[in-house]
Amino acid sequence: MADETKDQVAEFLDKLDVTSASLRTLVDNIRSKSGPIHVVVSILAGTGKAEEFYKKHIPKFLAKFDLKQGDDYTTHFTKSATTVTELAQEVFAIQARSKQVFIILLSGDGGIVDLLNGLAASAHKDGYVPPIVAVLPFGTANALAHSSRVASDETFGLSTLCHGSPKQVPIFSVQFSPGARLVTDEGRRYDELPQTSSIPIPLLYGGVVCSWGFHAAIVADSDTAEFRKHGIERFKMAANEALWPSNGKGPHEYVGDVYLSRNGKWIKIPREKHSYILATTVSNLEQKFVISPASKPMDGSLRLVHFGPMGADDVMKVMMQAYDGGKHVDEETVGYETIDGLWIDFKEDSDEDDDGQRWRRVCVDGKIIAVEKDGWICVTKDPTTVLELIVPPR
Ligand SMILES: Nc1ncnc2c1ncn2[C@@H]1O[C@H](COP(=O)(O)OP(=O)(O)OP(=O)(O)O)[C@@H](O)[C@H]1O
Repeated sequence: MADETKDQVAEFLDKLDVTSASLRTLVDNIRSKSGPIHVVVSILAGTGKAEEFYKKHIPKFLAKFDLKQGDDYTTHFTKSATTVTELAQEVFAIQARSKQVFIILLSGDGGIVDLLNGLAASAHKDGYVPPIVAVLPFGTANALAHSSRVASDETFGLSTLCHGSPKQVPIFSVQFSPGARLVTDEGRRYDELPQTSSIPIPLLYGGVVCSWGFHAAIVADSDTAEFRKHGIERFKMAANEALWPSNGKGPHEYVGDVYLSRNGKWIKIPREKHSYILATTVSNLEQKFVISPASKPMDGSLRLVHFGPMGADDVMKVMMQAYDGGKHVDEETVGYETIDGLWIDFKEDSDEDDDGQRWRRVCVDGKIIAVEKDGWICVTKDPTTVLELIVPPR
Protein backbone atom coordinates (compact mmCIF):
# COMPACT_ATOMS: atom_id res chain seq x y z
CA MET A 1 0.00 0.00 0.00
CA ALA A 2 1.48 3.35 -0.98
CA ASP A 3 2.16 5.89 1.79
CA GLU A 4 0.07 8.41 -0.08
CA THR A 5 -2.93 6.05 0.11
CA LYS A 6 -2.37 5.50 3.82
CA ASP A 7 -2.38 9.25 4.33
CA GLN A 8 -5.60 9.65 2.34
CA VAL A 9 -7.35 7.05 4.48
CA ALA A 10 -6.04 8.59 7.71
CA GLU A 11 -7.06 12.05 6.50
CA PHE A 12 -10.57 10.79 5.66
CA LEU A 13 -10.89 9.24 9.12
CA ASP A 14 -9.64 12.38 10.87
CA LYS A 15 -12.20 14.54 9.08
CA LEU A 16 -15.10 12.08 9.36
CA ASP A 17 -18.22 13.53 10.95
CA VAL A 18 -19.92 10.41 12.29
CA THR A 19 -23.13 12.21 13.13
CA SER A 20 -23.80 12.90 9.45
CA ALA A 21 -22.80 9.42 8.24
CA SER A 22 -25.62 7.12 7.21
CA LEU A 23 -23.60 4.33 8.81
CA ARG A 24 -24.44 5.92 12.18
CA THR A 25 -28.16 5.26 11.60
CA LEU A 26 -27.51 1.78 10.21
CA VAL A 27 -25.35 0.78 13.18
CA ASP A 28 -27.85 2.21 15.70
CA ASN A 29 -30.66 0.36 13.96
CA ILE A 30 -28.78 -2.95 13.92
CA ARG A 31 -27.71 -2.61 17.57
CA SER A 32 -31.22 -1.71 18.75
CA LYS A 33 -32.38 -5.07 17.36
CA SER A 34 -29.32 -6.91 18.77
CA GLY A 35 -28.10 -7.63 15.26
CA PRO A 36 -24.56 -8.96 15.18
CA ILE A 37 -21.69 -7.10 13.49
CA HIS A 38 -18.78 -9.01 11.94
CA VAL A 39 -15.57 -7.98 10.23
CA VAL A 40 -14.10 -10.59 7.87
CA VAL A 41 -10.51 -10.16 6.70
CA SER A 42 -9.42 -12.36 3.78
CA ILE A 43 -5.69 -12.41 4.42
CA LEU A 44 -4.61 -13.87 1.06
CA ALA A 45 -6.93 -11.81 -1.15
CA GLY A 46 -5.13 -9.77 -3.81
CA THR A 47 -1.53 -9.18 -2.78
CA GLY A 48 -2.26 -9.81 0.90
CA LYS A 49 -2.78 -6.22 2.12
CA ALA A 50 -6.14 -6.63 3.91
CA GLU A 51 -4.75 -7.60 7.32
CA GLU A 52 -2.35 -4.66 7.47
CA PHE A 53 -5.14 -2.25 6.49
CA TYR A 54 -7.49 -3.78 9.04
CA LYS A 55 -5.00 -3.39 11.89
CA LYS A 56 -4.09 0.14 10.97
CA HIS A 57 -7.54 1.56 10.37
CA ILE A 58 -10.59 -0.54 11.19
CA PRO A 59 -10.70 -0.69 15.02
CA LYS A 60 -10.03 3.06 15.09
CA PHE A 61 -12.71 3.66 12.46
CA LEU A 62 -15.33 1.55 14.25
CA ALA A 63 -14.49 3.18 17.60
CA LYS A 64 -15.80 6.41 16.07
CA PHE A 65 -19.19 4.70 15.95
CA ASP A 66 -18.80 3.53 19.59
CA LEU A 67 -18.13 -0.02 18.43
CA LYS A 68 -15.57 -2.07 20.37
CA GLN A 69 -14.05 -5.31 19.20
CA GLY A 70 -15.36 -8.28 21.19
CA ASP A 71 -18.22 -6.34 22.78
CA ASP A 72 -19.86 -4.94 19.65
CA TYR A 73 -18.24 -6.70 16.72
CA THR A 74 -16.29 -9.87 16.03
CA THR A 75 -13.28 -9.97 13.71
CA HIS A 76 -12.51 -13.09 11.71
CA PHE A 77 -9.23 -13.55 9.81
CA THR A 78 -9.37 -16.26 7.16
CA LYS A 79 -7.42 -19.39 8.08
CA SER A 80 -8.05 -21.35 4.89
CA ALA A 81 -9.74 -21.10 1.50
CA THR A 82 -13.01 -22.25 3.10
CA THR A 83 -13.17 -19.88 6.10
CA VAL A 84 -15.67 -17.44 4.56
CA THR A 85 -18.01 -20.21 3.36
CA GLU A 86 -17.88 -21.87 6.78
CA LEU A 87 -18.59 -18.59 8.59
CA ALA A 88 -21.52 -17.97 6.24
CA GLN A 89 -23.02 -21.43 6.78
CA GLU A 90 -22.27 -21.92 10.46
CA VAL A 91 -22.59 -18.39 11.88
CA PHE A 92 -24.16 -15.81 9.57
CA ALA A 93 -26.90 -18.07 8.14
CA ILE A 94 -28.06 -19.02 11.65
CA GLN A 95 -28.10 -15.41 12.83
CA ALA A 96 -29.87 -14.27 9.64
CA ARG A 97 -32.87 -16.43 10.52
CA SER A 98 -34.09 -13.69 12.82
CA LYS A 99 -31.66 -10.78 12.82
CA GLN A 100 -30.05 -8.30 10.48
CA VAL A 101 -26.41 -9.35 10.26
CA PHE A 102 -23.92 -6.67 9.28
CA ILE A 103 -20.64 -7.77 7.70
CA ILE A 104 -17.64 -5.64 6.79
CA LEU A 105 -15.68 -7.70 4.30
CA LEU A 106 -12.08 -6.98 3.36
CA SER A 107 -11.60 -9.18 0.27
CA GLY A 108 -12.03 -9.46 -3.48
CA ASP A 109 -14.93 -10.99 -5.35
CA GLY A 110 -14.08 -14.38 -3.83
CA GLY A 111 -15.28 -13.29 -0.40
CA ILE A 112 -18.63 -12.22 -1.86
CA VAL A 113 -19.16 -15.43 -3.82
CA ASP A 114 -18.32 -17.48 -0.72
CA LEU A 115 -20.88 -15.51 1.30
CA LEU A 116 -23.48 -15.95 -1.46
CA ASN A 117 -22.99 -19.69 -1.65
CA GLY A 118 -22.74 -20.16 2.10
CA LEU A 119 -26.01 -18.27 2.64
CA ALA A 120 -27.99 -19.30 -0.43
CA ALA A 121 -29.66 -22.38 1.06
CA SER A 122 -30.97 -20.32 4.01
CA ALA A 123 -31.95 -17.40 1.78
CA HIS A 124 -34.56 -19.53 0.05
CA LYS A 125 -36.33 -20.20 3.40
CA ASP A 126 -39.04 -18.11 5.09
CA GLY A 127 -37.96 -15.59 7.72
CA TYR A 128 -34.48 -15.03 6.25
CA VAL A 129 -33.15 -11.50 6.77
CA PRO A 130 -30.54 -10.74 4.07
CA PRO A 131 -27.26 -9.65 5.70
CA ILE A 132 -25.91 -6.22 4.81
CA VAL A 133 -22.35 -6.33 3.51
CA ALA A 134 -19.87 -3.51 3.10
CA VAL A 135 -16.96 -4.58 0.94
CA LEU A 136 -13.53 -3.02 1.20
CA PRO A 137 -11.90 -4.13 -2.06
CA PHE A 138 -8.65 -5.94 -1.28
CA GLY A 139 -8.81 -8.53 -4.06
CA THR A 140 -7.11 -8.50 -7.43
CA ALA A 141 -9.96 -7.61 -9.79
CA ASN A 142 -12.69 -6.43 -7.36
CA ALA A 143 -15.26 -6.55 -10.14
CA LEU A 144 -18.33 -6.10 -7.95
CA ALA A 145 -16.77 -3.23 -6.01
CA HIS A 146 -15.66 -1.38 -9.15
CA SER A 147 -18.94 -2.00 -10.98
CA SER A 148 -21.00 -0.77 -8.04
CA ARG A 149 -18.64 2.22 -7.62
CA VAL A 150 -17.88 1.20 -4.04
CA ALA A 151 -14.25 2.22 -4.32
CA SER A 152 -14.45 5.29 -6.49
CA ASP A 153 -12.13 7.27 -4.22
CA GLU A 154 -8.93 6.57 -2.30
CA THR A 155 -10.53 5.41 0.96
CA PHE A 156 -10.73 1.70 0.04
CA GLY A 157 -14.50 1.74 0.36
CA LEU A 158 -14.65 3.45 3.77
CA SER A 159 -16.39 6.49 2.31
CA THR A 160 -19.10 4.26 0.75
CA LEU A 161 -19.38 2.38 4.03
CA CYS A 162 -20.05 5.66 5.85
CA HIS A 163 -22.35 7.37 3.37
CA GLY A 164 -23.88 4.65 1.19
CA SER A 165 -26.97 2.54 1.55
CA PRO A 166 -27.77 -1.18 1.10
CA LYS A 167 -28.99 -2.55 -2.23
CA GLN A 168 -29.83 -6.10 -3.33
CA VAL A 169 -26.95 -7.92 -5.02
CA PRO A 170 -28.39 -9.38 -8.26
CA ILE A 171 -27.39 -13.01 -8.60
CA PHE A 172 -27.56 -15.95 -10.98
CA SER A 173 -27.44 -19.69 -10.39
CA VAL A 174 -25.26 -22.10 -12.32
CA GLN A 175 -26.33 -25.75 -12.47
CA PHE A 176 -23.79 -28.27 -13.70
CA SER A 177 -23.94 -31.81 -15.07
CA PRO A 178 -23.31 -34.33 -12.26
CA GLY A 179 -19.58 -34.90 -12.90
CA ALA A 180 -18.55 -31.24 -12.53
CA ARG A 181 -15.92 -30.59 -9.84
CA LEU A 182 -14.51 -27.48 -8.18
CA VAL A 183 -10.84 -27.05 -9.07
CA THR A 184 -8.77 -26.01 -6.02
CA ASP A 185 -5.20 -25.92 -4.75
CA GLU A 186 -3.74 -24.45 -7.95
CA GLY A 187 -5.38 -27.11 -10.11
CA ARG A 188 -4.14 -30.05 -8.04
CA ARG A 189 -7.45 -30.94 -6.35
CA TYR A 190 -10.99 -31.57 -7.54
CA ASP A 191 -13.68 -31.09 -4.86
CA GLU A 192 -17.38 -31.84 -4.80
CA LEU A 193 -19.67 -28.89 -5.47
CA PRO A 194 -22.74 -28.10 -3.35
CA GLN A 195 -25.88 -29.77 -4.71
CA THR A 196 -29.50 -28.82 -4.90
CA SER A 197 -31.19 -30.57 -2.01
CA SER A 198 -33.77 -32.45 -4.06
CA ILE A 199 -31.74 -33.67 -7.06
CA PRO A 200 -28.02 -34.48 -7.37
CA ILE A 201 -27.21 -31.50 -9.59
CA PRO A 202 -24.16 -29.43 -8.57
CA LEU A 203 -25.10 -25.80 -8.06
CA LEU A 204 -23.24 -22.53 -7.51
CA TYR A 205 -24.44 -18.96 -7.21
CA GLY A 206 -22.60 -15.98 -8.63
CA GLY A 207 -22.91 -12.21 -8.51
CA VAL A 208 -20.35 -11.23 -11.14
CA VAL A 209 -19.52 -13.56 -14.02
CA CYS A 210 -19.91 -17.01 -15.49
CA SER A 211 -17.56 -17.71 -18.38
CA TRP A 212 -16.12 -20.41 -20.61
CA GLY A 213 -13.21 -20.08 -23.02
CA PHE A 214 -10.48 -17.47 -22.96
CA HIS A 215 -11.67 -15.60 -19.83
CA ALA A 216 -12.10 -18.73 -17.70
CA ALA A 217 -8.71 -20.03 -18.87
CA ILE A 218 -6.78 -16.93 -17.84
CA VAL A 219 -8.51 -16.73 -14.45
CA ALA A 220 -7.74 -20.43 -13.85
CA ASP A 221 -4.16 -20.34 -15.10
CA SER A 222 -3.28 -17.24 -13.08
CA ASP A 223 -4.68 -18.48 -9.77
CA THR A 224 -1.38 -19.65 -8.30
CA ALA A 225 0.71 -18.18 -5.50
CA GLU A 226 3.41 -17.38 -8.07
CA PHE A 227 1.06 -15.47 -10.41
CA ARG A 228 -0.77 -13.77 -7.48
CA LYS A 229 2.44 -11.94 -6.50
CA HIS A 230 2.01 -9.85 -9.67
CA GLY A 231 -1.40 -8.42 -8.67
CA ILE A 232 -3.61 -7.38 -11.56
CA GLU A 233 -0.77 -8.07 -14.07
CA ARG A 234 -1.37 -11.78 -13.48
CA PHE A 235 -4.32 -11.76 -15.87
CA LYS A 236 -2.25 -10.17 -18.67
CA MET A 237 0.58 -12.65 -18.11
CA ALA A 238 -1.84 -15.60 -18.35
CA ALA A 239 -3.54 -14.01 -21.38
CA ASN A 240 -0.23 -13.87 -23.24
CA GLU A 241 0.38 -17.55 -22.56
CA ALA A 242 -3.13 -18.48 -23.70
CA LEU A 243 -2.85 -16.45 -26.92
CA TRP A 244 0.72 -17.31 -27.82
CA PRO A 245 1.26 -20.76 -26.23
CA SER A 246 4.79 -22.13 -26.11
CA ASN A 247 3.79 -25.10 -28.30
CA GLY A 248 3.43 -22.62 -31.16
CA LYS A 249 -0.27 -23.30 -31.71
CA GLY A 250 -2.70 -20.39 -31.85
CA PRO A 251 -5.36 -19.69 -29.25
CA HIS A 252 -7.63 -22.68 -28.55
CA GLU A 253 -10.95 -22.95 -30.38
CA TYR A 254 -13.47 -24.13 -27.79
CA VAL A 255 -15.99 -26.66 -29.12
CA GLY A 256 -19.56 -26.74 -27.83
CA ASP A 257 -23.18 -25.81 -28.43
CA VAL A 258 -24.18 -22.57 -26.75
CA TYR A 259 -27.78 -21.46 -26.28
CA LEU A 260 -29.10 -18.24 -24.78
CA SER A 261 -32.58 -17.67 -23.45
CA ARG A 262 -34.63 -14.51 -23.90
CA ASN A 263 -38.32 -13.99 -23.20
CA GLY A 264 -38.86 -17.69 -22.60
CA LYS A 265 -37.20 -18.85 -25.85
CA TRP A 266 -33.87 -20.67 -26.25
CA ILE A 267 -31.76 -19.60 -29.24
CA LYS A 268 -28.62 -21.44 -30.40
CA ILE A 269 -25.58 -19.34 -31.20
CA PRO A 270 -24.92 -20.38 -34.81
CA ARG A 271 -21.33 -21.55 -34.33
CA GLU A 272 -19.72 -24.78 -33.14
CA LYS A 273 -16.45 -23.20 -32.05
CA HIS A 274 -15.89 -20.29 -29.67
CA SER A 275 -13.19 -18.09 -28.17
CA TYR A 276 -15.18 -16.22 -25.57
CA ILE A 277 -18.48 -16.93 -23.83
CA LEU A 278 -19.12 -14.69 -20.83
CA ALA A 279 -22.35 -13.91 -18.97
CA THR A 280 -22.19 -11.08 -16.46
CA THR A 281 -24.30 -9.00 -14.09
CA VAL A 282 -21.66 -6.26 -13.82
CA SER A 283 -20.04 -3.66 -16.07
CA ASN A 284 -16.38 -3.94 -15.03
CA LEU A 285 -14.38 -7.08 -14.44
CA GLU A 286 -11.48 -4.90 -13.27
CA GLN A 287 -11.35 -1.18 -12.57
CA LYS A 288 -10.48 -0.40 -16.21
CA PHE A 289 -11.81 -3.50 -17.96
CA VAL A 290 -15.33 -2.60 -19.08
CA ILE A 291 -16.70 -5.91 -20.28
CA SER A 292 -20.36 -4.80 -20.37
CA PRO A 293 -20.66 -1.03 -20.86
CA ALA A 294 -24.48 -1.09 -20.88
CA SER A 295 -24.71 -2.63 -17.37
CA LYS A 296 -25.55 -0.13 -14.63
CA PRO A 297 -24.67 -0.70 -10.97
CA MET A 298 -26.88 -3.46 -9.49
CA ASP A 299 -29.42 -3.18 -12.34
CA GLY A 300 -30.20 -6.89 -12.23
CA SER A 301 -29.51 -7.49 -15.92
CA LEU A 302 -27.57 -10.48 -17.24
CA ARG A 303 -25.58 -9.81 -20.40
CA LEU A 304 -23.66 -12.08 -22.71
CA VAL A 305 -20.41 -11.15 -24.47
CA HIS A 306 -19.29 -13.74 -27.01
CA PHE A 307 -17.15 -14.28 -30.07
CA GLY A 308 -15.93 -17.11 -32.22
CA PRO A 309 -12.39 -18.23 -33.06
CA MET A 310 -9.95 -15.42 -33.86
CA GLY A 311 -6.20 -15.10 -34.22
CA ALA A 312 -4.22 -14.08 -31.14
CA ASP A 313 -3.73 -10.49 -32.33
CA ASP A 314 -7.44 -10.07 -32.95
CA VAL A 315 -8.38 -11.45 -29.52
CA MET A 316 -5.89 -9.04 -27.96
CA LYS A 317 -7.40 -6.16 -29.96
CA VAL A 318 -10.87 -6.98 -28.59
CA MET A 319 -9.48 -7.09 -25.04
CA MET A 320 -7.76 -3.73 -25.47
CA GLN A 321 -11.04 -2.21 -26.65
CA ALA A 322 -12.65 -3.48 -23.44
CA TYR A 323 -9.90 -1.63 -21.56
CA ASP A 324 -10.77 1.42 -23.68
CA GLY A 325 -14.18 1.99 -22.10
CA GLY A 326 -15.92 -1.09 -23.52
CA LYS A 327 -15.61 -0.28 -27.24
CA HIS A 328 -15.34 -4.00 -28.14
CA VAL A 329 -19.12 -4.38 -28.05
CA ASP A 330 -19.38 -2.20 -31.17
CA GLU A 331 -17.24 -4.63 -33.19
CA GLU A 332 -19.12 -6.75 -35.71
CA THR A 333 -17.24 -9.84 -34.60
CA VAL A 334 -18.37 -9.48 -30.97
CA GLY A 335 -21.85 -10.55 -29.85
CA TYR A 336 -23.36 -8.53 -26.99
CA GLU A 337 -26.89 -9.14 -25.77
CA THR A 338 -29.18 -9.09 -22.78
CA ILE A 339 -30.18 -12.60 -21.76
CA ASP A 340 -32.22 -14.43 -19.11
CA GLY A 341 -30.14 -17.59 -19.21
CA LEU A 342 -27.31 -19.48 -20.88
CA TRP A 343 -26.86 -23.18 -21.65
CA ILE A 344 -23.64 -24.81 -22.81
CA ASP A 345 -23.25 -28.40 -24.05
CA PHE A 346 -19.53 -29.11 -24.00
CA LYS A 347 -18.24 -30.99 -27.05
CA GLU A 348 -14.53 -31.02 -26.21
CA ASP A 349 -14.10 -34.76 -26.49
CA SER A 350 -10.60 -35.64 -25.31
CA ASP A 351 -10.56 -36.96 -21.76
CA GLU A 352 -7.42 -39.08 -21.81
CA ASP A 353 -5.07 -36.21 -21.18
CA ASP A 354 -5.36 -32.98 -19.25
CA ASP A 355 -6.43 -31.05 -22.34
CA GLY A 356 -9.97 -32.39 -22.44
CA GLN A 357 -10.56 -31.14 -18.92
CA ARG A 358 -8.60 -27.97 -19.55
CA TRP A 359 -10.93 -26.83 -22.31
CA ARG A 360 -14.04 -27.51 -20.24
CA ARG A 361 -13.15 -25.17 -17.37
CA VAL A 362 -15.83 -22.70 -16.35
CA CYS A 363 -15.31 -19.60 -14.18
CA VAL A 364 -17.98 -18.49 -11.70
CA ASP A 365 -16.89 -15.28 -9.93
CA GLY A 366 -13.26 -16.46 -9.93
CA LYS A 367 -14.00 -20.05 -8.89
CA ILE A 368 -13.00 -22.66 -11.47
CA ILE A 369 -15.17 -25.67 -12.22
CA ALA A 370 -14.11 -28.51 -14.50
CA VAL A 371 -17.04 -30.05 -16.33
CA GLU A 372 -16.91 -33.70 -17.40
CA LYS A 373 -16.83 -34.96 -21.02
CA ASP A 374 -20.24 -34.36 -22.67
CA GLY A 375 -21.24 -32.27 -19.65
CA TRP A 376 -23.30 -29.09 -19.58
CA ILE A 377 -24.03 -25.97 -17.57
CA CYS A 378 -27.19 -23.91 -17.19
CA VAL A 379 -27.01 -20.28 -16.00
CA THR A 380 -30.23 -18.58 -14.84
CA LYS A 381 -31.03 -15.26 -13.19
CA ASP A 382 -32.23 -15.78 -9.61
CA PRO A 383 -34.52 -13.17 -8.02
CA THR A 384 -33.65 -14.15 -4.40
CA THR A 385 -32.06 -11.51 -2.18
CA VAL A 386 -29.19 -13.33 -0.51
CA LEU A 387 -27.15 -10.25 0.37
CA GLU A 388 -27.45 -6.49 0.31
CA LEU A 389 -24.34 -4.50 -0.55
CA ILE A 390 -23.69 -0.96 0.66
CA VAL A 391 -23.32 1.17 -2.47
CA PRO A 392 -22.60 4.89 -2.82
CA PRO A 393 -25.44 7.40 -2.68
CA ARG A 394 -26.58 8.41 -6.19
N1 LIG B 1 -5.92 -17.89 4.97
C1 LIG B 1 -6.16 -18.38 3.76
N2 LIG B 1 -5.66 -19.58 3.38
C2 LIG B 1 -5.90 -20.09 2.14
N3 LIG B 1 -6.61 -19.44 1.20
C3 LIG B 1 -7.11 -18.24 1.54
C4 LIG B 1 -6.92 -17.64 2.81
N4 LIG B 1 -7.53 -16.44 2.83
C5 LIG B 1 -8.09 -16.27 1.63
N5 LIG B 1 -7.85 -17.35 0.85
C6 LIG B 1 -8.30 -17.57 -0.51
O1 LIG B 1 -7.73 -16.55 -1.31
C7 LIG B 1 -8.64 -16.22 -2.35
C8 LIG B 1 -8.90 -14.74 -2.27
O2 LIG B 1 -9.94 -14.46 -3.16
P1 LIG B 1 -10.49 -13.03 -3.38
O3 LIG B 1 -11.44 -13.11 -4.49
O4 LIG B 1 -10.93 -12.42 -2.10
O5 LIG B 1 -9.22 -12.28 -3.86
P2 LIG B 1 -8.68 -12.22 -5.34
O6 LIG B 1 -8.90 -13.51 -6.04
O7 LIG B 1 -7.30 -11.71 -5.24
O8 LIG B 1 -9.58 -11.06 -5.92
P3 LIG B 1 -10.67 -11.01 -7.10
O9 LIG B 1 -11.53 -12.22 -6.99
O10 LIG B 1 -11.40 -9.73 -6.82
O11 LIG B 1 -9.84 -10.95 -8.35
C9 LIG B 1 -9.90 -17.03 -2.11
O12 LIG B 1 -9.86 -18.19 -2.91
C10 LIG B 1 -9.78 -17.40 -0.65
O13 LIG B 1 -10.47 -18.58 -0.33
